[in-house]
Amino acid sequence: MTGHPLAEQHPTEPDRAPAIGLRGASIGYGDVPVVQDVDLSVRPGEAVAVLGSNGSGKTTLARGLLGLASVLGGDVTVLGAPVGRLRERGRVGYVPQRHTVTGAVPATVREVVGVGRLARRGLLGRPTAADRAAVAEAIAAVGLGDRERDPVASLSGGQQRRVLVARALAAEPELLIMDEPTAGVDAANQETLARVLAEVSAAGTTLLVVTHEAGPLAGVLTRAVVVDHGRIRYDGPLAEAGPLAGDAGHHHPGDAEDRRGTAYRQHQPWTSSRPVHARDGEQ
Ligand SMILES: Nc1ncnc2c1ncn2[C@@H]1O[C@H](COP(=O)(O)OP(=O)(O)OP(=O)(O)O)[C@@H](O)[C@H]1O
Repeated sequence: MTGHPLAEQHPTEPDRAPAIGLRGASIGYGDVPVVQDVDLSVRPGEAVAVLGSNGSGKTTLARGLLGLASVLGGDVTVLGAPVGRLRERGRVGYVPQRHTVTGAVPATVREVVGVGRLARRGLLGRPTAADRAAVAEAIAAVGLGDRERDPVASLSGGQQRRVLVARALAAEPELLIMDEPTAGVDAANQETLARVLAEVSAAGTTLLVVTHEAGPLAGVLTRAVVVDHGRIRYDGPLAEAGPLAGDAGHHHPGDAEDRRGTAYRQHQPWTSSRPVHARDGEQ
């Protein structure tokens, strides 16, 4: 392959709105931009890692897509609608960076995950059998089936992260934005999460995952975007993004060929049995 990684590897489909579209976008807090002049188009069904060093702007980028940070310039669309204009909010799921599930009100795992389902079914009406099944399925998927009735506050930090992943999954979103979903999660449960994400990805859900450790999800995430000082420095195959977990922002598109076959090449055993990428004509 020749040319700039930004140029050809992710052609847009003119007849289908991107799941995420940023054009000349600046995102920040107050009137101070953190992310600046970013162009990014993520097609429906893609699975994208957002890499970069601490403070580079990854979380701000993700929060901008959710209306939790301000769009200060340019265009940002999510599932075809400008940020904040999407009517059915349940179509976008979010796992925030820091867990805040242990509030003043004691809530069980099932209740917290049930809140995720509310985003889809709305506040009115009783939960249906399908709602209850979706909640139970999401809890089981993250390996917490035996903790359903336990107060979330009694769970470990890593288990609470998995509760938040389940909360997002319960809404069966079309776009799932996750900020460090594997942080503090042990190796076995990272495998569980990778398997779950492979499944939702195979079902067509678009994934955008901010992470410092793409390794565990390398079989799921195929494309990487590297943020450095609020700008995108690399956009291309994850396998060619280099050993970016911590110092991602220091690499540039020109480095990609040199780094082929390094850190993220290894495909994880749990993904080898199913063709998670083979849809929509993607590799
Ligand atoms: N709520 C906020 N108000 C003002 N500035 C903020 C806020 N949140 C983050 N920032 C600033 O934005 C910059 C980027 O932060 P951000 O959290 O987006 O980085 P990150 O790449 O996700 O970092 P990390 O890898 O440490 O999570 C930092 O300089 C930070 O101080």
